[in-house]
Amino acid sequence: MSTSSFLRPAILIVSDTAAADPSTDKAAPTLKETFSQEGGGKWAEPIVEIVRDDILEIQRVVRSWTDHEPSSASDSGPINLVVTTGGTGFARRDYTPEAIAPLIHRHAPGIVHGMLAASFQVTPFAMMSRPVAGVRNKSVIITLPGSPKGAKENLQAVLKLLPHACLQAAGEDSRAAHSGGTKKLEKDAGLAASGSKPTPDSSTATGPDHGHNHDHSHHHDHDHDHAHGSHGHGHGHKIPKAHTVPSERPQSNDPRLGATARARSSPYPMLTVQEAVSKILEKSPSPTTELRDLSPDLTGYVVSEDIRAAEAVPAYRASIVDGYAVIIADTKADDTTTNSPSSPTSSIKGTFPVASVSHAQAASLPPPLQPGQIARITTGAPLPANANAVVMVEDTTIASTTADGSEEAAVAILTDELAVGENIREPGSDIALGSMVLKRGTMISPLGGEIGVLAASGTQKVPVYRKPRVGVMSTGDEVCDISHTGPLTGGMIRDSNRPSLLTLLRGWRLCEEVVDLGVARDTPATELEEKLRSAFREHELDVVLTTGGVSMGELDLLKPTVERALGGTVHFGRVSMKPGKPTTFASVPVKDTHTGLRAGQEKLLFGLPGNPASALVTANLFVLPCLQKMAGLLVDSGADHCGLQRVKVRLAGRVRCDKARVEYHRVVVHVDPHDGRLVATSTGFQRSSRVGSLATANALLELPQQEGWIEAGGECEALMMGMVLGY
Ligand SMILES: Nc1nc2c(c(=O)[nH]1)N[C@H]1C(S)=C(S)[C@@H](COP(=O)(O)OP(=O)(O)OC[C@H]3O[C@@H](n4cnc5c(N)ncnc54)[C@H](O)[C@@H]3O)O[C@H]1N2
Ligand code: MOO
Ligand SMILES: [Mg+2]
Repeated sequence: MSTSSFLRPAILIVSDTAAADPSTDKAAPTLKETFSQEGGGKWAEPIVEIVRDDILEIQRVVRSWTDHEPSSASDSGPINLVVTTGGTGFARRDYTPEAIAPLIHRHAPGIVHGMLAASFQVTPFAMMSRPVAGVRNKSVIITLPGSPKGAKENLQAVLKLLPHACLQAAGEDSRAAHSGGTKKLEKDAGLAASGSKPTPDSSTATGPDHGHNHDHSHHHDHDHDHAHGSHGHGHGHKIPKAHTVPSERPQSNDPRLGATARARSSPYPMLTVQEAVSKILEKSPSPTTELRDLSPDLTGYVVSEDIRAAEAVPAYRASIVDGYAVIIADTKADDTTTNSPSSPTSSIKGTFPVASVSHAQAASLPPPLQPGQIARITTGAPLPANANAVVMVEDTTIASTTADGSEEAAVAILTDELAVGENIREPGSDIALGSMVLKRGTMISPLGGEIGVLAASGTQKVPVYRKPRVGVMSTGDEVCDISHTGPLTGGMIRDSNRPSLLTLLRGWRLCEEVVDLGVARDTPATELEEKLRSAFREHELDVVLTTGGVSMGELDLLKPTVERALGGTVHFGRVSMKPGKPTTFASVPVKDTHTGLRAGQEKLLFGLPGNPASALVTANLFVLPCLQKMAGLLVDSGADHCGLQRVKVRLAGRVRCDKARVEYHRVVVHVDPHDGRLVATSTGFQRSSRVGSLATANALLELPQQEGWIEAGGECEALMMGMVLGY
């Protein structure tokens, strides 16, 4: 068998003890031996990793093994089989099934059953094992108990069937399937060619050696005396009497754990701003299209097809001025060859009877003009047939009036400087029938031009990209609505994030609807979950923005709620930027209310930090590119053109940089009246709680991560949030 036809197993040791001291681990060598001696030569050397009993750590490693798409032919691709050992019992920190179950796309109760059945033959303690198994993407995942013996027996129970399971899970494009080894693997696994029935031989797979005293407890210690603190989330609750602090600390963001059991450093890797934007663009769905009635409500929509004029503008020959339609003899056409004595002269000067009146009105066209006559006409009115120029009223005088004196009977034309075609708009001369009016990808701006050209050219139904539906929710027990009357008590604060984000979103005009989702309190902890579910299901939102609850506090519930309660995926949970470090971006599957099945596209969630300046800055940097993509703005222009517009500015005063993070310093950018260049003036104190740093700001200076100051007069890059101010 060539190397490429081996199936790739990975072993995840879940154990606080082994994580602290890998030499204590006995499960990995035992399982490796089982793969190599009893695996029928199907398995490559297993990858081994050790993590603590921590849900997020477990999930992170398993995801890194199962969520990987091969990027090239030489790329070895995803792992075929993940086996975990440990954390499947009843001890307080046994969380492996809880970590794995949400990752499983398709459960495999048969494998679970097989393992338990084998274990029951050995010990009734099998009842205390809580294994899960299934398929994630193209990988099979199995949770084994922590004791090396138990792990080995469980693996043996299913090992012969696993190659077939792994090949099926990997699908047609699996390396192993392509290697031609499929049939052999099936045969070796004791399966009929149809791939469905185990042979009698395979019954031995339930485990060869049951003659020992089986101990299902973990080989690593679980400190059952851990102080878990109070499980309540009530405010101001008393901290229980002091206990000795255990040396080994669990690391989890599980909100059910008390403060002492929570992670003391963020498990989320820190991304750069660019990496975060790339991830957002990758996960934001491409836009779908729809036909919308032309109206001012179309502002902000991006047209999804080239639009051509349905009608010519003008549709008829029209006068450009108020005056008199005349017939100018075309001297070139009326040359000596015609030699007609009645030919009008090229001069128009003279007195002419006013034969008719043409107003700009819809009802009728004026009668044709005869040589020697003129017709009164208003701007935009249709020209009488035969007329070939219009003289402005200013260049005429009244020669005589009608009997009642109300109308001119004859008019004297005072000018000779009138060319054929002068003051006439030919049909289609503004917009030719069928000519391109708006190219695909053009946004219908709030400046009116695009709506105008569509309206004029007879476009009534406009093909556009659908805009996303977006909601804004604040979180936190301290947050009270702006309508609150009376003094603020205790730790209450007014909700400034929601109104400012709603305003920002509406101003962008990239959303079909911007929904105010109110405030989700931290207690009860299920409120956030319920409100988020309802936001996606009942309000049918594509994107939800929350603020608060994304950092390290025990009431920072957003990430655990997304990952645990909603079965979502946190794509990133920290960004190296100031303000906005704990910014979180996630996808959430939306399940059908009746069937409980995932219904189509995943929805997006931005967990913006609670600090008001952080929330607004991160919305500008991260939510904008997402909405631009979803609204179709990037379809033709591409990702390089997303986000705020970048300009170079000169600093009016010196600004301090941050040595640990890129900083987005709020400034007012205006035009210098002396040299016409852009100058940036700081809005002052930049602490992330100070929303005032955004009041009047129209740009974010992007200060590089470095020590010290950039002096006044220095050049910097700024990201424009609003319009540049004039002199
Ligand atoms: N130990 C650590 N603590 C904090 C870290 C850290 O890395 N380690 N990060 C800090 C940073 S940076 C930020 S930013 C904040 C983010 O906090 P959260 O997103 O968890 O937000 P909350 O804790 O809920 O609130 C923070 C702050 O903002 C106020 N707030 C919340 N909602 C609103 C609202 N709707 N309107 C106005 N103000 C609001 C809230 O009262 C707090 O004062 O965490 C740091 N901590
Ligand atoms: O990132 Mo926080 O937003 O620095 O205050
Ligand atoms: Mg917090």
